[in-house]
Amino acid sequence: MNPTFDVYDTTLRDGAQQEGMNLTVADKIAIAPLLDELGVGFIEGGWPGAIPKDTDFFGRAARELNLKNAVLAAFGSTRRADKRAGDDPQVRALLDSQAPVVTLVAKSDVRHVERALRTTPDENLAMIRDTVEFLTREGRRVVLDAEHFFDGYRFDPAYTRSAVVAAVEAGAEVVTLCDTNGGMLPRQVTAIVTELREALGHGEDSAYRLGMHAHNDSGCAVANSIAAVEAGATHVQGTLNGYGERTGNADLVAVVANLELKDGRTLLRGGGIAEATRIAHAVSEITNISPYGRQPYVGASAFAHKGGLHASAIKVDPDLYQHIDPRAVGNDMRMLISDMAGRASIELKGRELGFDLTGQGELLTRVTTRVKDLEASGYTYDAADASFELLLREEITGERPAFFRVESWRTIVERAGSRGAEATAEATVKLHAGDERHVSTGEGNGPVNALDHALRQALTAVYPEIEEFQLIDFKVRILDTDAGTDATTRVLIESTDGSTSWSTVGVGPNLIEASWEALTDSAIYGLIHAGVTPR
Ligand SMILES: CC(=O)SCCNC(=O)CCNC(=O)[C@H](O)C(C)(C)COP(=O)(O)OP(=O)(O)OC[C@H]1O[C@@H](n2cnc3c(N)ncnc32)[C@H](O)[C@@H]1OP(=O)(O)O
Ligand SMILES: CC(=O)C(=O)O
Repeated sequence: MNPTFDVYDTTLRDGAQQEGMNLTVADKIAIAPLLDELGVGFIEGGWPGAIPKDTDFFGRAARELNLKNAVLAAFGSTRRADKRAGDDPQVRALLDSQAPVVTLVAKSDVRHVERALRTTPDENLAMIRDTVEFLTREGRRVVLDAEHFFDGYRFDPAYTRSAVVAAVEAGAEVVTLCDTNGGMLPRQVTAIVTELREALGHGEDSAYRLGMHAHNDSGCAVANSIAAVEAGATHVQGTLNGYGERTGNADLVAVVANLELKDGRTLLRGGGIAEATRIAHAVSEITNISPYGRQPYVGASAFAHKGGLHASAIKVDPDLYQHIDPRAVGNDMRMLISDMAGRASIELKGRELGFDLTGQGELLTRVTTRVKDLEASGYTYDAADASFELLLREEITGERPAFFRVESWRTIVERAGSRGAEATAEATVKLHAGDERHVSTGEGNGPVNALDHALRQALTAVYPEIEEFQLIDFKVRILDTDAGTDATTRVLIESTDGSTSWSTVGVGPNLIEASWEALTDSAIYGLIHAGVTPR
């Protein structure tokens, strides 16, 4: 079915206004096909003529992108006051971008007209009319973003409406109602969109659409977008991962998922919502902004369950504790193991890890008790799935997988010379593997780094697979801060083999000992999952 909605993505323009984000042209060229794959109808690429990178983007996009679902939109403003649209260099730059759609930001709040634009209300309406007419005459489809629409409407509804009418009469196919300052509440959006539509006589058969562009300053951007759609808007704007200036824009995936999965509307072309998690994370990789775990629908924690009571109900039917089937957005349900786990949590986690523990009540009780005791002493398994899997395997088989037997290890940190000279660390590891004794030393910029090198070196001859493993994150937390340097330490280590990553935990009064526990867990888990059997 052809969507009766426009989904308009502004990640590359308004999303890029986020503090700390700096997209290169290559980043934008890489993100656009992902947005297209999601199935949005419009991709706003930036402001050509104002931002040199954006001018380049449109040039490269015309040559390199082959979009299936979306068309490109170039963003810019209405002509300057007292200029002809065709003579305004920034309006000409929009034409030169060759984008089939031009989105114009226009003032619709009379206070902004007078104080920010420093022109008359009539001249602002003329700026809207002229610019829209000029661009449509030149064969462009025009979207008009009515900036500060809602604030303006509350102050002077008649003027704000006249800005909308000027755009529509001049040929704009969409007028987007912008909550530019992001302070609206859903009931205000509902009331204003409803009143505007009545005043304009806007209906389903109107030749233009009304759209919504929401910012999240009141935490209501997604709710406000839905409210606008429920009140009759058929064009929604937003950004991937809710990127944007200040607190961000409406998170487009959340808006679309709510409207498609809860309301049964069709917004995306090609059913892309089932790919939303992968696409949102792929975009995070390119923006180099870590995905937000608790992001609705696509976050890693969006369907992660920790409470034992939840797990016991989920075992009967996942719908009992989930608002949708995570697969609908390409996400997964996960069980988190902690001191809040019950036997059902362990059974479900076991299933997730490939162990069928159905009917093994005694084992489940044993594992649950052990987890609770270990968590009480400082371990944390919801952040260390790999260590939990080793514990579970040990309880199932009665022993840890014996890839090696450690005889001893030690580490020395030395600083030669005076204050300011670099300290170096050295470690020696003695262990038995493959019927031989291996003694190895390693150096590093710290004792854990040196131990990591020595451990790998000692194991490489018997298990060459270990060369693929890399330590990618190392976190230390002091658990009883009152104890000062005598405190218990928890170490979390994240490792990777280049394609997957896993986390392990170690706890002890000695930081190095806790790190060693997490390091050896990591090596054992990595070897098991590389398909290696103990030699
Ligand atoms: C709500 C939004 O997010 S809108 C998008 C905001 N994004 C950006 O601003 C990023 C790109 N912006 C830029 O590169 C620059 O601000 C430019 C190139 C657009 C303008 O730069 P400058 O010419 O140096 O002007 P400056 O940024 O100081 O001020 C903006 C000017 O645009 C005018 N202006 C603002 N909105 C509009 C509008 N809708 N129509 C016409 N003119 C406008 C302002 O009145 C001001 O005019 P002035 O130069 O006569 O004072
Ligand atoms: C146009 C736009 O980004 C806004 O009004 O917020």
